[in-house]
Amino acid sequence: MSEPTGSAVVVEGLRRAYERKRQEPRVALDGIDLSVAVGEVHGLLGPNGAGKTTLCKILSTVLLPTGGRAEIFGHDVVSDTAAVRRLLGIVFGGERGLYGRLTARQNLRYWSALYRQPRSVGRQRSAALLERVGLADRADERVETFSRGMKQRLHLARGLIGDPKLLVLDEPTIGMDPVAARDFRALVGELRAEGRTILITTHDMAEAEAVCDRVSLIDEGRLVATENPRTIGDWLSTYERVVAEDVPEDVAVAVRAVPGVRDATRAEGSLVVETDAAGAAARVVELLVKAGVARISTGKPSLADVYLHVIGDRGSVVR
Ligand SMILES: Nc1ncnc2c1ncn2[C@@H]1O[C@H](COP(=O)(O)OP(=O)(O)OP(=O)(O)O)[C@@H](O)[C@H]1O
Repeated sequence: MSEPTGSAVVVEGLRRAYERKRQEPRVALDGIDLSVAVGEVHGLLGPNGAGKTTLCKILSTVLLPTGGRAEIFGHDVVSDTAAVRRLLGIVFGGERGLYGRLTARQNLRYWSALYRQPRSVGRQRSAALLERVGLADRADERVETFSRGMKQRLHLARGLIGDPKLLVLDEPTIGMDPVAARDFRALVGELRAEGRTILITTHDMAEAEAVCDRVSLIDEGRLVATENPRTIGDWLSTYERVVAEDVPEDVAVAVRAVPGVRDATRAEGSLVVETDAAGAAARVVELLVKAGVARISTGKPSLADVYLHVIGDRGSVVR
């Protein structure tokens, strides 16, 4: 493949609303701007319903946007779908798109034929890909007998059959056991080394840290920010939240003075304490217990909470 230059994916002001009966349309994407460099592994991270799958579907030309534009290697996903499809492979999580009654090898040859590859190429690519995803010894068994993890690996092989320059992976490790997930991450590294660009959605921060060059956090249809995944990982490991009930004001004042407490506010009768240094949450809990506060819970703030805090620190208001 040629040397990486320019952008593989450019998205500008992308919107998608789903019409609903007797209700306002649901806005799944609310003006997304995103650029993915050629050769980059880019993560889309966000809670359920954030809009990640909708974005992947639009980029893969299986869903139309209701506003804005998106290009894959300079080809518009709406007006130039044939060119986009030649350049792109899609792997959606779950069981969709595989033929259970066919064997793994037959599935791949079928997809190769859809890409109009000569039969000899289809045979050779199918065999090589089955080897690559660790399914060579089960290649001639029906897919309906496969575990979820095996189906996921076959999905990945299917996504690679057309030799795509951009691979869109939507929750690719769902259903995989930890060993398969680790092998999968190694495979993403190989695909990257081949110069392919990869867009991968995940809920899993560890996965994002392991494979992604950059991560975009999406929340409620908006892109909150794009960062190096290690930066986000560091935030997640230092941020904690303590929620306590019936805290007298003098104790709240003492809590605010504990090193590592970034914020302690009252919300619906509770004191919500956010910490951003290792050990700070434990010091807060100790202080509360000594002061006789009985109802205390601790937990991690959501990824989106962490992100918004950090962006707030930088002074750039997101919404
Ligand atoms: N066909 C549809 N009709 C109506 N609403 C939809 C449709 N598909 C998705 N949505 C809504 O659009 C929003 C974004 O969904 P999307 O599947 O893109 O999110 P996601 O980030 O991929 O979530 P998940 O991680 O759960 O897959 C959600 O509120 C969802 O309910």
